[in-house]
Amino acid sequence: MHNVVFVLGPPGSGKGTICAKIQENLGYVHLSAGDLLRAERQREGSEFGALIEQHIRNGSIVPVEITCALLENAMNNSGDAKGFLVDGFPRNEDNLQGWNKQMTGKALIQFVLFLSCPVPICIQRCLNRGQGRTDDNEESLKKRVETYNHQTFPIIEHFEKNGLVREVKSERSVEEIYADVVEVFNQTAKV
Ligand SMILES: Nc1ncnc2c1ncn2[C@@H]1O[C@H](COP(=O)(O)OP(=O)(O)O)[C@@H](O)[C@H]1O
Ligand SMILES: O=c1ccn([C@@H]2O[C@H](COP(=O)(O)OP(=O)(O)O)[C@@H](O)[C@H]2O)c(=O)[nH]1
Ligand SMILES: [Mg+2]
Repeated sequence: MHNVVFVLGPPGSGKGTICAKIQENLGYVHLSAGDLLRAERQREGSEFGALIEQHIRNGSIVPVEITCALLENAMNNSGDAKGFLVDGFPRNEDNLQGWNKQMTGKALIQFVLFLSCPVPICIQRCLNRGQGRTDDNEESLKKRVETYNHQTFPIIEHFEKNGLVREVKSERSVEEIYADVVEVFNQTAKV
């Protein structure tokens, strides 16, 4: 049974940055759904490359069958890990239903780390990200924020109803955010 922490928040809230620090120090393996999709997009012979690129540029969500298979594969290939940080997933109802269908009995959701951050700050961070992504531009970001507000935030509210959400305000410095994140993991370890 894989222990899983979902890491959610608007684009540019710092999910990847904070997950990298958790992986470095707290023994969890960081799986960025976005990175897995970008790798699949480039994979020689992938039948999903064009579909993935279209969704990424459009800020829309790739069908869960593709993303969930990549996540499950990555978890199964990671050997014995304390747990997995599933970064940037689930992003909509289709993702959530697909995860429940495919992963029930195989993965246990410990909690959801929600990095909340005002959108204008998020947009500036993405525009300055400098990773050459095809979706870090005004047009794509507008759609990504729309997707986040209308499709992803309701997923966070769903988990909130189940008492699973741990919110950390993320407009602050990485150090301040990370200090609170460590506290969240420590509290979970005590339960
Ligand atoms: N707390 C922070 N303060 C300032 N910049 C940040 C902070 N966290 C992340 N960044 C920067 O903002 C950009 C987006 O961060 P990233 O971790 O990729 O966010 P996400 O995965 O949520 O899109 C990156 O360039 C990163 O270096
Ligand atoms: O489970 C996922 C994760 C990502 N994406 C797509 O990949 C893009 C980039 O996701 P990522 O998490 O890398 O963006 P970030 O939030 O880190 O800026 C998203 O806008 C979606 O188009 C998706 O379809 N399903
Ligand atoms: Mg990211």
